[in-house]
Amino acid sequence: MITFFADKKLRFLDTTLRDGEQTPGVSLTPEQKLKIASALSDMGIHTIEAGSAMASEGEREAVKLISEAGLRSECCTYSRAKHGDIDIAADCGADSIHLVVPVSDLHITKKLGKTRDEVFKMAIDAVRYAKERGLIVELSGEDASRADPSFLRNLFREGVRNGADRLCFCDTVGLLTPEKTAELIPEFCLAPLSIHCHNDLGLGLANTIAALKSGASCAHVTVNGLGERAGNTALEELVMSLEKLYSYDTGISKEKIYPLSVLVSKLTKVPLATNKPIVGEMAFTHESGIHAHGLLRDATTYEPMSPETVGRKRRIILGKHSGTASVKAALSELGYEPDDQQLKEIVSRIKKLGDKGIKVTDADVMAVADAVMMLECKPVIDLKQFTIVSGSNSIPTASVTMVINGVEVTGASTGTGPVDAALKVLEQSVAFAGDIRLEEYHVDAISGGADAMVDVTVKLRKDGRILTSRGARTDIVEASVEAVVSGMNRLLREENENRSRNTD
Ligand SMILES: CC(=O)SCCNC(=O)CCNC(=O)[C@H](O)C(C)(C)COP(=O)(O)OP(=O)(O)OC[C@H]1O[C@@H](n2cnc3c(N)ncnc32)[C@H](O)[C@@H]1OP(=O)(O)O
Ligand SMILES: CC(=O)C(=O)O
Repeated sequence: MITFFADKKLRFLDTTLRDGEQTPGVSLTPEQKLKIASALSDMGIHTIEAGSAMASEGEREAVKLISEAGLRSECCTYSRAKHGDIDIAADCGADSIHLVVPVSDLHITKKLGKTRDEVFKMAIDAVRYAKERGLIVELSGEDASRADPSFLRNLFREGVRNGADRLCFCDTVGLLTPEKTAELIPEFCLAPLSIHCHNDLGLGLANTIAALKSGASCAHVTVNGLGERAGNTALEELVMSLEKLYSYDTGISKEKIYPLSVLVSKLTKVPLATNKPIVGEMAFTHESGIHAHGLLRDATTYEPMSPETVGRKRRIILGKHSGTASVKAALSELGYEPDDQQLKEIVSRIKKLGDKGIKVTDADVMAVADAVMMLECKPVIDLKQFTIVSGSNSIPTASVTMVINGVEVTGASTGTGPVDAALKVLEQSVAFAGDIRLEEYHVDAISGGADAMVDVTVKLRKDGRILTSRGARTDIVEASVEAVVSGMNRLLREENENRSRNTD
């Protein structure tokens, strides 16, 4: 096992709230930033770059809130080499500034319209002023990977001489390779050095690790790899790579990784690619029969780490690639114990569904099992009617009448849109029979055009039980209602069966 970092104390600066928020379209309120900062601090992140205090009133409020929240992490803000920015940072109560200075000739001449000399003086003056204002200073070279190394080295040397506490090497547009990083980094370790990588060519993580191996002691990261353009090095990928591949104890609470990822995705409204390492929906989900068969005997056959390490759970889903072992395990979890003949038939029918291009949900598997095992499946919910009112001058409202376990219920609810209103009224109306919550909602248009067939998949939770189900209609509200009612029927049916078992 390689242990490059065993004798080194690595630090993490999380810039989800600054570079991550620079992801086009992302904007967080001060309260949302505080929520994320608290989670970052709880998990053991050393420094939180909370925002760009000079950018707006809201940013200043966020930096203030975070710096006054009594978090364990250091609170940092981005700052240009300007007294005004530094004053704002200090007045907001930040502990430190990420003092960014463009250092490539391209940025110096084209962007700033200045000379190297002018930028040099500006940077040193800013370091001195920030130290006068009592700030910890991380002097950062923007576009360092395209800068003249001797200019950057001189700037860093003079910066440290004038009080800079730390330095940072920015690969601003993701042009480094691991080899070039290893060659460049050692000469810039004139003080504790951070590495700030972008992922434009998918090398952010590899370059960050190469820099840490070559003398850098702090990595700039973001949750879910958010950041300008293709993003920054992902916190979760770096932590797990260091722990798993380099046997380095990061001190980060790894089990908090997934809840934090979900929180950030929800608040930033940036969905995760399903195949995103560590935190993507599919990172610990398996369908292939051969994989599931192996996993059921020993999970390490097809998982590089256990999902629980990062706060997740393994999922085995069924489809045309499933084999007998995984179908049997899934059925057992759903409460079915088919004999060998029935199991063979269920496997065959599930494969047929997959062949038709259908994403097989738990409700589908249960329907197949009911049919094959000739189990009586009386629906618990009989939906009599639902009505939606929506338009430019009305609050979206849904009303519903249904019979649940023989009891007729009528209810109404408003929502942010017609689908939201419909799903809310369903949740409320079944509440007396069971507390069923919508965990996830996903919609796909199966065909193109305004008359497209839409496919809605939902994940419902009742107590600790999670179940997926689907609806497919040309009307999105109908498809949503169908998906939810189908899942609720299954969950309530299980409840009824449990109840009758207990009274037998
Ligand atoms: C690689 C990175 O991620 S860099 C960080 C990017 N982050 C941001 O841009 C934060 C959000 N930005 C903002 O809110 C605004 O751009 C502000 C408040 C910072 C500045 O707004 P404005 O004064 O309207 O300037 P504008 O955005 O048009 O241009 C940027 C100015 O900063 C200057 N500048 C850029 N970088 C630096 C720097 N590191 N140090 C000093 N000055 C700088 C530019 O020369 C330009 O100045 P000029 O207007 O005198 O020519
Ligand atoms: C400072 C910064 O975010 C960059 O150079 O990428």
